[in-house]
Amino acid sequence: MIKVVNIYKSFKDRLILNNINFEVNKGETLVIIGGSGSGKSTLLKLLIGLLRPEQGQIFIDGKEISKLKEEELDKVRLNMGMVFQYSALFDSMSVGDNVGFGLQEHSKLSAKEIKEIVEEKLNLVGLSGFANYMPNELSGGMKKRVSLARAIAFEPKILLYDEPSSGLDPVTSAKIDELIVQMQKLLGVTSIVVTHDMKSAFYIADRIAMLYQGEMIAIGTPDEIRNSTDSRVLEFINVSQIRKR
Ligand SMILES: Nc1ncnc2c1ncn2[C@@H]1O[C@H](COP(=O)(O)OP(=O)(O)OP(=O)(O)O)[C@@H](O)[C@H]1O
Repeated sequence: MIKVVNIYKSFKDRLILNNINFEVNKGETLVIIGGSGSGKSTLLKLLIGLLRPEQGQIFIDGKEISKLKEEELDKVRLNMGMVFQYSALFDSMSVGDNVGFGLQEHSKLSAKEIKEIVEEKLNLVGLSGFANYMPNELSGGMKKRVSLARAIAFEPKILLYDEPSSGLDPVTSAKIDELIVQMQKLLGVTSIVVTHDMKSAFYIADRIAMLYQGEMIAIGTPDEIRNSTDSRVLEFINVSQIRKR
């Protein structure tokens, strides 16, 4: 479903992603972990075509996207939903309009049909009846859920999540994890989740990949990652899970 081959990306002269290779199978959830500045968000932006690699190829559902024109890329993006780190809702629009925004822009559906889809998606994320609320009336966790409802409005085959639990308390964060798992089960989506939160990573991942200074130094099932012999991986997962004074 997603295949990344020999990707290199630099900003100015600084190499940020160094020969990245991996595949994500249909219906699989791959979690990408790694320290600040290791290149996780850059990788997500490459996958959605917001950035272009200097070298390498990115296949989405068999189509190589790294050199596509914007119009063609837009078509590929219709199959992809993105949940942004800070939810990225339009503050001046109601929850319903935020969720229906893409449908309004890119589909020929009537207002009534869009309203029905919006209600259905809000229901899926546990926010039934919130369509007329404004974003500033919602908590951080609710905003994340609206962002997820918006991402699934088009019934994408692929969902990308950038730090879905950042800024949330542990209980709300666990609820978002549960939703990510539900999306996979109910919608059969293929997902890539970038997170710092190891508890969340072990819970939602089919496989975990670790970026370290722009290189993918490990990829495997949660058990394989737990049993890694690479000190950089072990340090990251231990430090992320338990910090003692
Ligand atoms: N548009 C840009 N121009 C120049 N440098 C950039 C740009 N975007 C990212 N970088 C640099 O690339 C490196 C990787 O950034 P990236 O945001 O991918 O890291 P990250 O792993 O997502 O970090 P974090 O966990 O802190 O969000 C950083 O050193 C950052 O400063």
